[in-house]
Amino acid sequence: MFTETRQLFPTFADTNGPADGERPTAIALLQRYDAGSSFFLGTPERTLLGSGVRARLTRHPDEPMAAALRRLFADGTQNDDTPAIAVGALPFAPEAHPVLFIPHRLDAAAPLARHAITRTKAAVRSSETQERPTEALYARRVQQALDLMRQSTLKKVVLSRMLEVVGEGEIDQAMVLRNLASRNSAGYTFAVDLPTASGRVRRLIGASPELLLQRMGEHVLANPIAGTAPRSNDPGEDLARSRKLLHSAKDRHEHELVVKAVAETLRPYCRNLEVPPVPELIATARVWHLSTRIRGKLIDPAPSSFDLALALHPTPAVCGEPRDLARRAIEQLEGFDRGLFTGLVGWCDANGNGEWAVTIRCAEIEANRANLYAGAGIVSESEPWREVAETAAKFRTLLDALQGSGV
Ligand SMILES: C=C(O[C@H]1C=CC=C(C(=O)O)[C@@H]1O)C(=O)O
Repeated sequence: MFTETRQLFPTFADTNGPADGERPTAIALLQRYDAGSSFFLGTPERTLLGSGVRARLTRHPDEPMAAALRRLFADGTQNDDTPAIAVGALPFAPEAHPVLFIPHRLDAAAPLARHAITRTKAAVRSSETQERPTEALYARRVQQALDLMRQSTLKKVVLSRMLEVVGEGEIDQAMVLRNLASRNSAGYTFAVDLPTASGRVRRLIGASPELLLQRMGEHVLANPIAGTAPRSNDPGEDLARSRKLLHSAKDRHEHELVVKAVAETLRPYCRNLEVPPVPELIATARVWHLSTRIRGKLIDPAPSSFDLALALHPTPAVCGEPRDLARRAIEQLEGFDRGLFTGLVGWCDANGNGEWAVTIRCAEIEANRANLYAGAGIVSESEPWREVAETAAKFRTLLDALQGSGV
């Protein structure tokens, strides 16, 4: 039997008007995000604010992730009617440890409406930045990936790089989140507390445009995104770039590999699956993307949103095709541990409903330091310096939020 999670999650559209009885508004949840908050997620459907940690997912050696999640629900469910919701992030490497927990308290509101967030300010005083690797070295690695493609059956690999930002003082993490939400209200804005040995607050904060998977009852939605063009401040040039992207053979190829992989993984679980034949354009504040919304109806009994998300992960939007060769190329060429970057971030309930976004356009932030991440899909038609420019444009999402710049 499919069960909807209605009680906790409103779906009404006007979020920023008066609250519905006791229910807080989305803006109020964003403003309440502070030192005691353990989780925030703003999606096109809802806004969630978690406080504290009631139970944390632990995993016995070789225990399947789904079994560990069942134990988490058993540990974290209270003896009242409050539905237990697990929230958090899973890393890129499936064998690495996830950060998943049931908060002490989880407040929910409808989505953050566009333009509803008042102008915000810089989250850090002036800062120094260091790229790892440098642009020139990243371009060389893209060239090495292209050489690998000529010598093997590797069709696509996503190569990423880091930008280390060191501020003069503490970075205001809540301000980073607010700045991201104000500039990227159409996507998935998130903040997840990460356990630290130092006892200091370390957080994964970002604004992803990409939905890996949403399951509500029998309905499933995936929104693979791949193929990117930096935006321009000049409206005519901006439009020209979007049109060029839509008709670019290289970007269509890069995109189709992701759509095919996602559709093939979901099809066995669905009684029908709609896969649009051509992608559409979507825009973030800094880049254009090719996007395809894949919708399906699940066969009953269906896997949970968590199981479906794990079956999809990592898609060729963050890893490559074929997956094993791409992972090896990433290990060989990237030179750093991705950690939670290019993993998944979201929520799920004990009935199997949930939403999982792809963890991109993000940074890990602690004290006065932020590590920003950005990757780009490399296919045989790629040109190294264009991929450098694409990753630079993707860094802007977090740089704008740190500096209070941009739109
Ligand atoms: C790995 C990233 O983006 C992926 C998702 C969307 C578009 C992508 C691209 O066009 O290359 C990447 O596959 C990132 O933003 O760091």
